[in-house]
Amino acid sequence: MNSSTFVSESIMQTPPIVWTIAGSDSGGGAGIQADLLTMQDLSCHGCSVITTLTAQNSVSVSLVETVSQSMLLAQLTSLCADLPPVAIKIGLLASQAQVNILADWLTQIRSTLILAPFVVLDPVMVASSGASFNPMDLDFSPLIGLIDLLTPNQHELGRLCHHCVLAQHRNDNLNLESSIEIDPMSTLQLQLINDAKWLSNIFKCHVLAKGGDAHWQYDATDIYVSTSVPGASVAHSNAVFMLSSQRIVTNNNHGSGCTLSSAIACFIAHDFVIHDAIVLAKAYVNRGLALGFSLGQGPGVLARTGWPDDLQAMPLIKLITSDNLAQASFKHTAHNDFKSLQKPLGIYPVVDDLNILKQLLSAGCKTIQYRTKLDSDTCSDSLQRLTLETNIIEVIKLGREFHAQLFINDHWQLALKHGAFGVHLGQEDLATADLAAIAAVGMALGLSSHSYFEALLAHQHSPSYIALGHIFATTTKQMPSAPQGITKLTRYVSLFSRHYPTVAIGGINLSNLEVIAMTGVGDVAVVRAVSAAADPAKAYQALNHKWLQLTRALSKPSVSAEVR
Ligand SMILES: Cc1ncc(COP(=O)(O)OP(=O)(O)O)c(N)n1
Ligand SMILES: Cc1ncsc1CCOP(=O)(O)O
Ligand SMILES: [Mg+2]
Repeated sequence: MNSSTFVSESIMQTPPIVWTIAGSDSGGGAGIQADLLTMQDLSCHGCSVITTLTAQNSVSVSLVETVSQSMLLAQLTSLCADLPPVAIKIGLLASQAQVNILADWLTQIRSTLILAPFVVLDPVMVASSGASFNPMDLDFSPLIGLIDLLTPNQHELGRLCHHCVLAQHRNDNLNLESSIEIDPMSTLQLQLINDAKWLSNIFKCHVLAKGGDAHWQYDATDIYVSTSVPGASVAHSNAVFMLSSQRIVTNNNHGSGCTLSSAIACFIAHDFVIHDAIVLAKAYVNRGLALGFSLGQGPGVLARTGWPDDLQAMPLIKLITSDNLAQASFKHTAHNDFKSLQKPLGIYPVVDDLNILKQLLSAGCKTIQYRTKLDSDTCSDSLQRLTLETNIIEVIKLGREFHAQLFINDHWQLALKHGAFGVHLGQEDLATADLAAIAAVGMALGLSSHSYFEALLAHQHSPSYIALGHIFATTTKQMPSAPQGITKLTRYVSLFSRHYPTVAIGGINLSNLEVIAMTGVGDVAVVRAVSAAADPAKAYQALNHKWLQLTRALSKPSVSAEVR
């Protein structure tokens, strides 16, 4: 089995079922039709519940006919009995009766299905041509507590927050400190942030407020308000982000909102955390817009470009905090040049014991990390603090003696002070570490990630390598995220390995090294597989030998391919 066979086999499992509950667009660019195309393109099985028939082409909508209440309910009941969804995208709801039926039905299935589906509501209100699809006073409040994510555009957000029935409950003002000078664009941006937070609070769900129709923005910037996100770093739960992409100026944008919400449902159905689903869906829409095409005389449609695999299509992510709220326009992260790796990391042991570290260097190991949880900040014991610094001085010296790439985990100040080859930091450290100082002295930087979202945040700092984990279950560290597994690792590698050295970590040992190698990941970090072995040096050498064999075999074309 070569690596491409393995990749396609691991990714081509039975497709997860995703539903769209939406209106039919006879022109094929938006609604049910866009959703089903998206689901097919993203390896999901799409089922449809049609709420409305529209007679439309690329120029205008000539007739809108709502399906009967019994037909709506019959579609829901029939599908649920046989094809239960992992995720549901809800688009056009044309009447109050439809909102109410759906709310009752969602309440009921939440108590009957073993796994409640993830529900995305794209509150479609007007067609891109300007035609209104549903009554101005539509009340979405029956859906409160039944939705996981809302994806209004600027127009819909304004209507939900300021004009519709929900807005009657609103009595807050834009809470701006009068002493802060804010330019008019930032005021609009702050209004979006405030509205998105309000809506998230009312619906008790995540809100992605889209900026595609906010033409006053230079870039297209969405506001993403997340509630609690199991499986994500605590720094990224209950947080507000700006997700910014270069504005793609095109008339071929019909159905972009439908495509985004159904793509989010698909990535959720493939078991990605919501942060990942959102950035992947944005990349999917960006690629679709960039390659969109025109068929009729009006706006054209998005291209279908498959699983996003292009870093340039990914949005830039900025965490909004009370400190940077006033500069709400998007500022790029300052660019630092970190030292490049001098040699591949290969099998990269992570150790906390000086003796083991020395044994491994003597056994030929050329890249190693010193990871100790002796904590210089919180430890009141000055002896421990002294031990930590003495150890760091010692391991840096050993690294130099053996011409090895010696990384210090966490303790970047001591690594800087004593001139380590590099530091390895986690996502939580990114807010506090002085990355400019690390780059300025010519040190390398390795960053951890546990999702697409975190790997993209790492990428925004252009590190020397990106670690991807944890791949398999581990007892070495308590992880907030779930094991990523081989399929996700393969996806991450495909996106990042053209740009960075990639390192897999977590539960890796001699017995699973082959499946790791088949993902195409460049390097492998191990803790227990070396440190817990009876003879760490021998364990390292066995892993290294097998890794070299595997990577050589996988990078060479097979004999039969050469003959052909
Ligand atoms: C190579 C490598 N990858 C990941 C980690 C984990 O770093 P972090 O997320 O900061 O967690 P701690 O190791 O500090 O517990 C690593 N150390 N090395
Ligand atoms: C520190 C860390 N970060 C992600 S997984 C991990 C521990 C990996 O340890 P092991 O190789 O023993 O599973
Ligand atoms: Mg750390």
